[in-house]
Amino acid sequence: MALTPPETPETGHSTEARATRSLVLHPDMRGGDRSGRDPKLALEEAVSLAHALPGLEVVGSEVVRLPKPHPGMLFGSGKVEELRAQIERDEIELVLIDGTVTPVQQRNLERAWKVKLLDRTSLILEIFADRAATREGVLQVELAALSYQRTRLVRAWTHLERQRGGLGFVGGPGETQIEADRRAIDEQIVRIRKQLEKVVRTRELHRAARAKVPYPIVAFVGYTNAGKSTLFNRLTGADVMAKNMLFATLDPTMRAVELPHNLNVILSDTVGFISDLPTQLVAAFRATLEEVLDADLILHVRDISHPETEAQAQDVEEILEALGVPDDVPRLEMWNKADALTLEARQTAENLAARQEDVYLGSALTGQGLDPLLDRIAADLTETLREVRIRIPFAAGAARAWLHEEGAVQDETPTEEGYTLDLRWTERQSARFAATYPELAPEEARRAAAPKDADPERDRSDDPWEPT
Ligand SMILES: Nc1nc2c(ncn2[C@@H]2O[C@H](COP(=O)(O)OP(=O)(O)OP(=O)(O)O)[C@@H](O)[C@H]2O)c(=O)[nH]1
Ligand SMILES: [Mg+2]
Repeated sequence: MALTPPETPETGHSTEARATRSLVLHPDMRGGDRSGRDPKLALEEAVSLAHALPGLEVVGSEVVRLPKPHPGMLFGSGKVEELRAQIERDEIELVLIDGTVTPVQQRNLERAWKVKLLDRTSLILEIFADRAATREGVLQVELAALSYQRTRLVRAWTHLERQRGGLGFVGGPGETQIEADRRAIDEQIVRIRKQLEKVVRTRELHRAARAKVPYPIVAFVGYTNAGKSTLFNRLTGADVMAKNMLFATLDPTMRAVELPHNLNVILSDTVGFISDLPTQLVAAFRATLEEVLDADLILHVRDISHPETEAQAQDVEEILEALGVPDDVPRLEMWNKADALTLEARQTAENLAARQEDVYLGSALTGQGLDPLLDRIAADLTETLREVRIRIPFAAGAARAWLHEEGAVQDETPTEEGYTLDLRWTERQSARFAATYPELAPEEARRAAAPKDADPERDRSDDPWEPT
């Protein structure tokens, strides 16, 4: 996929090629989108993003004060010239701007500086394109990139219109070209959507097969680099790439583990979040984050040693909301990287965590503090297990097999007409059973599967098991 291909042949992602010399700029707009955040830390994050892309060498980075962006060049002419000299001197080929750059600004700056330029969204898209390992991931990133390109075409078009001063050159050459480009993008989008649908259908079949695994799902969410994969690996003995690199994980990974009280659960490691996540990507990754949407418990992993851990947590909450994660799913917070705190800061964090019922302080790296967290997860999930006895006839072999596959059967006694089953299952399992085998479900499961409040539409759409 060609997102924004480097123009010079020696750049690119090949490891043999010389690293692309890059400059990272963070425009500091007071009262802008990311107000309240320290611009130096924002620059640091932008540099980490640059490092997350293979084949880049960051040779310079700078916070540029920008009280008011200039429409043509983003920066004022003095700054543009100053940077031009620096770019020439340091032989910089790629400039990464940690903010939004309009297509016009991009074109002008690329000309003035004789470089390739990426804004924050394009950079994140590039990283995601580089990481995407599954067919679905690749298609989703492609879709996100196309939607982004499309919005940029629209903006360029608006600009041209304005330039023409409303002289009414409707259907002029520029517009026709852009219209054609837009149509081409639309066609591509439709094609990719179709391919994606096919892939998603296949995955849903796999998911259905996996749903046989009876265990409740615990999804890890959190800001990128918070330590989700490290925690995942420690708890599962898996070997998911855990690196000091933004967006190390892209495709969600699931593993079954046994928690205290012999409770088996599935842990799900997911893609990390970041502030100003391009909306196209939020939409695109909704599907891969289905594990999160379906989870029985969400564990929010936070890097408590990060100076902006609060702002990061806020971003994560906002993205979860944008993804449509139901807020009745139990949530716990793990304040990770406690080992990286100074003794004093650790004591403060310990006190804070102790005062909040749903917060656990610990370290995925050292394992410290994990036992109470695991106990709590097990307790929360066990609490939601219900016990019930049902009778099913011999003829309902499929239903009986389903219950066994779900691990819901505690005890089974043959009777004259079939079986008496003692079940221990989650509310979701029970609701799903009631949806599939309404005639066999116990009264309470049928009630639970039925709308809980006056608005039947709402409840059905909230139920992840309800076929749509
Ligand atoms: N000191 C310390 N470092 C940790 C801890 N947990 C994780 N790290 C480090 O933090 C970095 C990021 O860890 P990952 O587990 O890859 O983070 P992630 O949340 O999976 O990141 P993404 O996949 O990018 O979203 C790695 O360098 C880890 O070694 C911890 O408890 N203490
Ligand atoms: Mg990870």
